[in-house]
Amino acid sequence: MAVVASDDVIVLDEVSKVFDVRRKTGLLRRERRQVRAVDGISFRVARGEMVGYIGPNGAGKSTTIKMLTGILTPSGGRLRVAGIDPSPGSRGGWGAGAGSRERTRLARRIGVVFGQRTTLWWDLPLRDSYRLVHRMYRVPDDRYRANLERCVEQLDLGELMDVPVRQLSLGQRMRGDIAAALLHDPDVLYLDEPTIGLDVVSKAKVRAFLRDLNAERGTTVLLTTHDLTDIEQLCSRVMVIDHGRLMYDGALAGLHEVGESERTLVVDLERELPPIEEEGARVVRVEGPRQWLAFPAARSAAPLVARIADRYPLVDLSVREPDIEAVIAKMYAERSGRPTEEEGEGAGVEPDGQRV
Ligand SMILES: Nc1ncnc2c1ncn2[C@@H]1O[C@H](COP(=O)(O)OP(=O)(O)OP(=O)(O)O)[C@@H](O)[C@H]1O
Repeated sequence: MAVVASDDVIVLDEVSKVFDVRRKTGLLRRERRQVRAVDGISFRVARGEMVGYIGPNGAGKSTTIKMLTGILTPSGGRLRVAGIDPSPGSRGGWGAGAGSRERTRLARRIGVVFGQRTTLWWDLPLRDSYRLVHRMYRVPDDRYRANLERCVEQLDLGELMDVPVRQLSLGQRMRGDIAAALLHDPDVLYLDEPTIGLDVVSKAKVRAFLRDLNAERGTTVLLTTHDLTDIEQLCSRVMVIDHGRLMYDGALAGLHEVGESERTLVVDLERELPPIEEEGARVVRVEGPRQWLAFPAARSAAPLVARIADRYPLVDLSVREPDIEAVIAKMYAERSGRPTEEEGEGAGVEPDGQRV
């Protein structure tokens, strides 16, 4: 078994989750099938890290989060959150009697926000929902007051405190949910699509709040999202999951290499000329005197620029960075065998081994 560093607050070793699914195939016939939603995933998240957990629809992200919160029991593997096994039904998990004690202990250490649904009480105003959280978690009064004050101020909830949750807009409700998840000072915060459906201003507000929370309180955050700007702005590390397996674990920038992405050199020549021929680059488009050359994102542009400047009548040039969304879309498509829009334009970088 792998050694667990003392500051690893989330630990997964070969965790899997298999669902038994029954499907109606005829009037009286049903087919039984197994869905391997999470397939032997291992990772560690250190205290204070803010990690993005991304993948296409159905990749296994929510299932992982549900196992980490104790909502679902893994079919195999080992899981620890703040030293606690979140799985009530697993072997080596909570024994009879110890169950509710462990559940309470875990609940005090974690906060969860599911963007797709609220954990607040639909008919109650935010203020009353928060009072219930205060009681349920037995948060000491002074801590509760300080946390509430901070959330109300930073998440702009002041005018919303007496509005029933059902009357809040999606963005307002999301901010309300995030506050509810933090009133008991959890060490770990799971965010499942916290910016889904929010407008640009609300997204910015939520992101700024999470950045401050992580910087000031050292709260460990595991964030799933389909909005890569969330990851770009918040996370120094990203994990990519697909078909229940971890495909990548590292810096967001490193995805460029693994995704075999290319940068583009846009060259303006003095006049229309045949496509430029340079080793390590290929012309992907020509429009009059302008030519576009693709070259591996991992390589420096300087030698290529120098060679072209030496051999061609150059007027101007610029370098375009690869779009991270395109890199990830390509990665997802490669795994599922689907072609991407860019395919055919080719790619040339060797993977650097960061695939997991
Ligand atoms: N309760 C369940 N019963 C049966 N199958 C399930 C259940 N929950 C999830 N699955 C299946 O497990 C796989 C992973 O689902 P999961 O919700 O974890 O994906 P996800 O990465 O969160 O997707 P999305 O981005 O669409 O939310 C999917 O094939 C899904 O249909």
